[in-house]
Amino acid sequence: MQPLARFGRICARQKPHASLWMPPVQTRSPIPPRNTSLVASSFPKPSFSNVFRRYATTTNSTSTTTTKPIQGVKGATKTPQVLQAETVKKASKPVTVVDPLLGSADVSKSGQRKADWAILKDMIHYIWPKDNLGTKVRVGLALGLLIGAKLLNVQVPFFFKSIVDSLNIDFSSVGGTAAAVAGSLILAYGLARIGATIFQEIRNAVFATVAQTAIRRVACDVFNHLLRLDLNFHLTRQTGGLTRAIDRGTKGISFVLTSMVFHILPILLEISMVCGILTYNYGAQFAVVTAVTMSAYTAFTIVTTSWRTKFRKQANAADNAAATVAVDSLINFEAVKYFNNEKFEVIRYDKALKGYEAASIKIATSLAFLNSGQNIIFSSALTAMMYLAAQGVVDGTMTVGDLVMINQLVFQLSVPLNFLGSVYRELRQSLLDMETLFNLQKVNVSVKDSPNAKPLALKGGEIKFENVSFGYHPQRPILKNVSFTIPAGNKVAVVGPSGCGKSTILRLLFRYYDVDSGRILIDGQDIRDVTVESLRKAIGVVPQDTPLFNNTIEHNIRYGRTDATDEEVRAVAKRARIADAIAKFPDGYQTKTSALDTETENSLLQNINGILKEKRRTSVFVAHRLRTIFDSDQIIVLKDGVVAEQGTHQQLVDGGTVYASMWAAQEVLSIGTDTDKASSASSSSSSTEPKTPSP
Ligand SMILES: Nc1ncnc2c1ncn2[C@@H]1O[C@H](COP(=O)(O)OP(=O)(O)OP(=O)(O)O)[C@@H](O)[C@H]1O
Ligand SMILES: N[C@@H](CCC(=O)N[C@@H](CS)C(=O)NCC(=O)O)C(=O)O
Repeated sequence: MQPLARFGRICARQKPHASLWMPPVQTRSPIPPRNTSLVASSFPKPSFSNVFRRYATTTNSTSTTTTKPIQGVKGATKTPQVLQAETVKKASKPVTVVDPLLGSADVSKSGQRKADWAILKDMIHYIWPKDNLGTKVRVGLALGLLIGAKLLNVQVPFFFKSIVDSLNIDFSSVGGTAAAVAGSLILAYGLARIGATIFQEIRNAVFATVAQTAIRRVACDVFNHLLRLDLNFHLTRQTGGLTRAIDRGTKGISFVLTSMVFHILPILLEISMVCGILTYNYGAQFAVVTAVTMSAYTAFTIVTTSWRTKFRKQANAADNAAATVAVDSLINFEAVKYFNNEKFEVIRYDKALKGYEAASIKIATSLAFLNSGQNIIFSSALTAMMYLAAQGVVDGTMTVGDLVMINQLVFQLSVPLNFLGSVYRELRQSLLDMETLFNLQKVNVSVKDSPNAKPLALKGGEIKFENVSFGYHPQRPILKNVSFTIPAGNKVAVVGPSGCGKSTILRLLFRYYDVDSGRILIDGQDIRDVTVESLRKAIGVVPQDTPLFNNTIEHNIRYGRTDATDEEVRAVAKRARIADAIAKFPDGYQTKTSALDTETENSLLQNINGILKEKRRTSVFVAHRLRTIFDSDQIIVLKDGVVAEQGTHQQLVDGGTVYASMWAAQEVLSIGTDTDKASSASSSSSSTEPKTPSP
């Protein structure tokens, strides 16, 4: 039996992390710091984390990309996260969570234990799903194979005993060959070992599907939930933190499932079998020694491992500190040189390494303590049992074979038990990681369909704000009793000083938030009484900063209506007059979208504006550059949370004060600048319309 090969699954999670600045002093396997990418656990990394990485890339691309939407992308006005807000179909249980990424608010020992059990209970839904017979069959089969493997495993010492006993004769007087005396027993011994291994491997293969399906389901459930969460949740959270939480959580699931099925359950089963066999064959005293030893061994391991864990944390912290110093001085390499500070930097680096060294030595010495203690407990018990068995042989109640069998039965337990501490430590960490993951699922969605919500019945697309008051925080109202009506098919612009609430109006219209008081009506229907899906389907958005997916042009065009056919996608591109530009790219529609240049973007925006007009869609423009919207049917001027002025451009310039002064200021600024180019990129509009594949 090769312990490390067999328990490689456990050790795999503890391999040293691939830090560039891995300090030279290493223990056998320092645990990776929780804030860097973890090593692969027993199962391949779920694709989910890749999805999330893409999400992170998308976030970045917004600030750097120069391209603008090809189609009225449903979703955001400013942030890419807005794209995620979708129909809210079901509500989750209301749970008080301080910060899902920080885990449960109750950090007491009993609270943590409760949380751990709750997670294990949650896991049962995934490995024993009500609606999935296939998974249940697999789990049943894996358990059957587990029992089979252990039954065969405990046969091995029996055969060993029989071989020893059958050979314990005086061959010189009786004669015969080994094959004749013990041939079949030796064969059975080999077959039992092979059988146990084969059963175990088939079990692993059968269970792999269960574990992977569970990981996929949990990951998808969390992702789905994240997409349904309120905009506020995403605005106040760092994508990186979410990605890491999900990465670790899914690895935690993998570890918990595999360690349960491959380690904890088998060893519990084997200990019970061994105790049963010993009691049945040799009386209770052997079983009592085994049971007491196992309890002492487990208690010692858990206590020592808990105490050792802090050294690992110290090592990780010191490792991070060393990496920070090294990276910092290399990034500022020139400054280090200017000031002749190489020595100073090396001293700083060495200081951080010293911390790592000290912690690593503690890890190594405490490991030696743990291993020695475990061995002393185990070997003492084994010695005691050997003595009892030897006494039995002397008394004539046992054979030499019995002594060998007892030794081997108990000794076989030492292999999995040798990893108990590591399994315990990783299990605790995995449960914490999973708690964070599951807590994400408990964050409440505040905007959801009312019980009898109907689909929005779109007639012409009249938008009405009726005494709307709203604030992101109760102490700071953004809109105060705002009322206005946008007749169907009109082009209306909302203007006003920065931060006055222009984008907020669009967010309320999309129902990313609910109003504090008043109503928003589309064609006479309160938007809280219609399904969120139908509402958002009816609204198209041309965001001011375009979120682009790190994908092909085709993918991005199709994003506005994911079931559009290839022909429709091409027709849209033609209509938006980008088909020719796309045709020039070597990869055509499969080109990564950032290939579009600024000129194409600008012409796109102009085309979109043209189409909005031509189709008589109700459109709301949120504009900074007044030149883009001065031809609107109506201009709403927001200031200090109220509608300060309202009218056409001419009316406002002639009779207004706020708009007139904004206009005058911008006219002065725009002298000598290319206003057309700048303005087209600084407006965002939202229009109500039945969704069509056209831009
Ligand atoms: N999620 C949020 N949580 C808290 N406050 C917010 C949030 N979003 C916006 N605000 C605040 O609400 C006010 C209105 O924001 P909004 O984005 O609607 O303004 P705006 O008129 O569109 O601004 P700008 O012209 O600068 O784009 C601002 O003071 C802003 O800081
Ligand atoms: N016997 C100990 C150690 C087992 C062991 O060797 N574990 C491997 C990882 S699977 C290791 O390298 N551990 C290093 C450590 O615990 O510091 C236990 O029960 O935890």
